Amino acid sequence: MLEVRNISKSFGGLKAVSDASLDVPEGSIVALLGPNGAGKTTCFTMIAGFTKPDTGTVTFRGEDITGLAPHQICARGMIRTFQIVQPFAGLTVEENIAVGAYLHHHDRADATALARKVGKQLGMGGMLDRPAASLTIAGRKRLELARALATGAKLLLLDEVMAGLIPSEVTEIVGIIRQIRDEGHTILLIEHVMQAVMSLAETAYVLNYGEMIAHAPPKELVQDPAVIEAYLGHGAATRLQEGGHA
Ligand SMILES: Nc1ncnc2c1ncn2[C@@H]1O[C@H](COP(=O)(O)OP(=O)(O)OP(=O)(O)O)[C@@H](O)[C@H]1O
Repeated sequence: MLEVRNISKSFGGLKAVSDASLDVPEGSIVALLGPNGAGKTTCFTMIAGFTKPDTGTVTFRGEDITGLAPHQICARGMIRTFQIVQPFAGLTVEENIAVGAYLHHHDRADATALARKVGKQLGMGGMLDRPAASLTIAGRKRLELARALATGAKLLLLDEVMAGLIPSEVTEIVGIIRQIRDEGHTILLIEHVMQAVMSLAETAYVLNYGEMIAHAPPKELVQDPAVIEAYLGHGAATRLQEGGHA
């Protein structure tokens, strides 16, 4: 569904992403991992059209979408969520979700009906009339997901939807993401919560200093010396193998 080939992005002298490629098959959940500053969000910004790659191509459902604007990409069925969730605080939860629904439903009643349906699917039925500003972090994360789904997108790029959540909230959102996939969506997610990655993703890609250093099922990746070293530092894999501390 999504083919990313050799994308790169530099900011001044810093090569944030270097020649990175990845594939997301339709119906799958794929994770993009890497230590802080590895270039994960920059990859998302290039894929979703917020930044133009210096090199490389992004192909979505067979169409080259490299360099298109975010709204053009969204209209084709791909949307990203943001790490820092910023709902329209003065609007209700339902009105916030309807903002997404207006992309394909120009009639207010239709957009509102879709917003209510999506809100209920995500367990927000009891809070649709509340102001978005009153939501907890977990509620805001759900709202971000609901707003994205209401656009009718088929591929969701989720940027750290579990950051800042307590373990029981992580379990709930893992269930919701699985449900979204089972309802016919495809998901690429950036996530630091490994428990969630392990239980959700079939494949994960690992970025380090902007370079894609590995891709495999998450259970294999956590034993990959290159991945261990990226997270824990040079020599960590050998020290772990010798039974010492990383
Ligand atoms: N607009 C920008 N201008 C300059 N440097 C940037 C910009 N955006 C990102 N960077 C730099 O590019 C590198 C990659 O950043 P990016 O946010 O993509 O990493 P990340 O893997 O998403 O990190 P985190 O896990 O901390 O969110 C970092 O060194 C960052 O400081």
